[in-house]
Amino acid sequence: MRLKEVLNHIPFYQSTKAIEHMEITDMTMDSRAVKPGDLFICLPGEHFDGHDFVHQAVGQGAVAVLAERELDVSVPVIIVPDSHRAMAAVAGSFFGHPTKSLQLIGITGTNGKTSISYLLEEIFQAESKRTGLIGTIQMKINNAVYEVKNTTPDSLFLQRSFHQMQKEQVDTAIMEVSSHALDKGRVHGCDFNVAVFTNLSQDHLDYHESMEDYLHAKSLLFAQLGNSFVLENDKCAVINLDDDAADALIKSTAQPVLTYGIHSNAAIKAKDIHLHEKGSSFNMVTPYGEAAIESKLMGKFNVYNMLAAAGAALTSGIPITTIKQALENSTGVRGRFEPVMEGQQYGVVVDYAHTPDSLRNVLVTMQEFCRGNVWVVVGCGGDRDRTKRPLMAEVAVKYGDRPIFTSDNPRSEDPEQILDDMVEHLDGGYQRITNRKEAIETAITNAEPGDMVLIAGKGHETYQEVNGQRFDFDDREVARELLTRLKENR
Ligand SMILES: CC(=O)N[C@H]1[C@@H](OP(=O)(O)OP(=O)(O)OC[C@H]2O[C@@H](n3ccc(=O)[nH]c3=O)[C@H](O)[C@@H]2O)O[C@H](CO)[C@@H](O)[C@@H]1O[C@H](C)C(=O)N[C@@H](C)C(=O)N[C@H](CCC(=O)O)C(=O)O
Ligand SMILES: Nc1ncnc2c1ncn2[C@@H]1O[C@H](COP(=O)(O)OP(=O)(O)OP(=O)(O)O)[C@@H](O)[C@H]1O
Ligand SMILES: N[C@H](CCC[C@H](N)C(=O)O)C(=O)O
Ligand SMILES: [Mg+2]
Repeated sequence: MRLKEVLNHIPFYQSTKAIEHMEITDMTMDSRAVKPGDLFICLPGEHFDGHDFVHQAVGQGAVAVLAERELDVSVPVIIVPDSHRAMAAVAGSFFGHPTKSLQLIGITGTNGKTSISYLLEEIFQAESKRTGLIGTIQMKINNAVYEVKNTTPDSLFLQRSFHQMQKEQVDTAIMEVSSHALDKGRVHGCDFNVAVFTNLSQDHLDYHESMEDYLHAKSLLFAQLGNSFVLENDKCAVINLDDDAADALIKSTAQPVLTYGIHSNAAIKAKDIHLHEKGSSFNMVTPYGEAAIESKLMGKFNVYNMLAAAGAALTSGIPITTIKQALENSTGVRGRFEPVMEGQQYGVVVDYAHTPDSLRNVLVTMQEFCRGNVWVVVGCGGDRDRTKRPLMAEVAVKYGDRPIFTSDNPRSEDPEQILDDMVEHLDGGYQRITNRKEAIETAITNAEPGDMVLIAGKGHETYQEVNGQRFDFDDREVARELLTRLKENR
């Protein structure tokens, strides 16, 4: 493709050499991945500065470079003020703006994004749609699975993936949109049709300066929804009206808003909710009709997730009968309230709660049905929001009966320091067992019939990250192996 054409959406740039008839065959931001004919994009990062790798890139055959400053290389350097921002623009042009021809649904909020994205995948597939999904666990194109490094990957990865989806005749792409991604402009150039808001509670205050800053990042998804002065028929914001942030987010978009909720006067409402040990049932009242839902998903938070998914699907033209059928068939996402049962007389549940709010939600749900004590094994991730640590520990002590504090992914931090931060304001009433396997074993071997054990924080993760190294670790496997051993010894 002509380089000039790729730069179409960048109005202001300088080039160190003439680029009139220059062609590029592909583009990358990683010098190690450069192939002959590529455009190399230099990005300043947290650990490295891509500009420092320009010689390697040109050595490997890059024919042009996009950078924030002049560089001493033989090929043309296109200079832009912000190469992250420019990357989204050139990636969109290079791949032909694939999101224009996809029904693109973005989901943002502190908790529930992954859960809702899988519900949506199930709903759209039940309507025989071809789907793409991008989020925390993986990327999927129809039913093929690909690995992702981030919940919301960088703009180049995104545009390339949407292009791939387009080639594979995907109709609907569903993606989680993290606040980091919104702040960093990873979704610039994505033409969303539906933007979903789940909820806002404390997380990521290592990255965002304050909750206001965090909310502002979330609001960017709604500001990016369609045109700001024309109401478009195929655009809609789907917003949880029970959340305090709803008003600010509604104001961020000029497009139609479909609200959902339980307590407020929302357009989509769950009425006559019955939460029970095997799931939940409720009557879903919507502007598109009503449906009685019998779901296998437990807890009030999952009722919210189902309402959000229903809202996004209804506004995308899916009939309420298909939505009902898909919601009722869903068994949830792996690592989200996932039971581990090997015939024992107490419940064991692995869940991805890693914020104070999600931990409280899950513990409240367990307390409602637990006949004995609720054990909770939980830690906090290193190199992440420190201020959520004591809050999570307080929630575990308040809503759990037998809290055990342990390691999550310590990353570059000392696990003992993370635990010190967690228990800072506590006077006791907990056990502290740094080794996660031992912590899980302690809970499971001491649980009595009628108790429930919650292993929180790592959900679907199959590793524990310590000092840049990932060691195999899967909460579900650890629990299952131990339960099997206990069964054999019974
Ligand atoms: C802080 C942050 O967001 N970092 C992201 C960033 O990495 P970075 O800034 O550290 O990049 P870097 O390693 O310094 O490299 C800078 C540039 O030099 C280039 N380079 C580097 C080395 C080399 O030899 N050659 C070379 O060209 C790199 O390709 C890159 O272009 O760019 C990478 C590629 O896009 C991301 O994978 C990485 O996310 C890291 C893994 C991360 O942990 N991010 C978290 C904070 C995050 O974004 N989380 C959100 C929210 C999750 C949630 O929902 O809770 C998410 O969306 O995942
Ligand atoms: N609607 C909700 N409200 C509050 N908590 C929820 C909700 N849905 C799920 N949770 C809790 O949050 C945990 C994470 O859920 P999920 O993975 O769907 O969220 P996420 O927003 O994708 O998180 P991440 O930011 O890590 O990608 C679940 O394991 C559950 O404990
Ligand atoms: N997407 C979240 C996941 C946290 C999961 C938890 N296990 C941890 O490592 O803190 C984050 O990167 O903050
Ligand atoms: Mg997620």
